[in-house]
Amino acid sequence: MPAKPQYRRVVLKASGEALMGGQGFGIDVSVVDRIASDIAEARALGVEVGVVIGGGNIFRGVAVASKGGDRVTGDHMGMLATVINSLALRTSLSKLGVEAIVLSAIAMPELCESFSQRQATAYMNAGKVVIFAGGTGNPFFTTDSAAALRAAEIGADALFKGTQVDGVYSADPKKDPTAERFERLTHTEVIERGLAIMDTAAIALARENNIPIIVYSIHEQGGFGAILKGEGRCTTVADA
Ligand SMILES: Nc1ncnc2c1ncn2[C@@H]1O[C@H](COP(=O)(O)OP(=O)(O)OP(=O)(O)O)[C@@H](O)[C@H]1O
Ligand SMILES: O=c1ccn([C@@H]2O[C@H](COP(=O)(O)O)[C@@H](O)[C@H]2O)c(=O)[nH]1
Repeated sequence: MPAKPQYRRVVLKASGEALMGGQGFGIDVSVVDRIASDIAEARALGVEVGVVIGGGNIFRGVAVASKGGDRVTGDHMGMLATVINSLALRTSLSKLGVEAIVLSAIAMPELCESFSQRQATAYMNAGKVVIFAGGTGNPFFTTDSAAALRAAEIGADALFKGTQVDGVYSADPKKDPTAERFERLTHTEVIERGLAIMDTAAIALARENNIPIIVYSIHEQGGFGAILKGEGRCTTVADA
């Protein structure tokens, strides 16, 4: 008999940067298809899944600001990038027969529905995957914060951060090969130690709403499902 999942409803924050695969920019459809198959596996386990995708494979607002441009416009461009990624994920999920709805924080009715907490909850109750596009809809935020916000709004039991590394380390493992991986930390420890796995606003919002954050590698096929079954490799950020 398959293991019972540990969570009923989760939000997955999927790395935007991961979507470019080996291309260096944009969307590698085979990567999106693989992430979609992990989400399909979670649905098959009976877990309700909301998804927030980053935009780092296409655009980040700081790129404009660092060249002297207008940060707010840059952030608008970054949020549009998350809509592009969300539409790509919806396409990959539908190829697998998984019904997914894109709800955008920025109205663009020709492309997708606009976000409302009530509509999102109704779709999730009906077993559809809800993809939250357009971040929070506000500049100066990130999709990590959007993921924590949506997780709180829809009453998620956990926030999964599927990223480029397999957990939270004592320092950025891409820069410091001596960094050590943690199995478990509290939200407060992540903030106080300055562990830059997620922005502080996102962690604080998750802490305030008692939402555990599970950090794992999005590159690990089946990793999402394995963790849902209590088996995979990750760092759990939760109050003791
Ligand atoms: N203490 C730490 N532990 C783990 N990773 C860390 C730590 N500090 C920095 N990092 C880095 O943070 C990165 C994750 O950051 P970020 O959220 O910007 O990327 P992402 O998940 O690819 O999201 P996106 O592309 O959607 O913005 C990891 O790939 C890792 O290199
Ligand atoms: O609420 C939000 C979310 C995102 N942005 C902008 O989009 C890019 C891409 O998001 P990442 O989290 O970096 O993947 C981000 O750099 C911001 O420019 C935003 O303004 N508000």
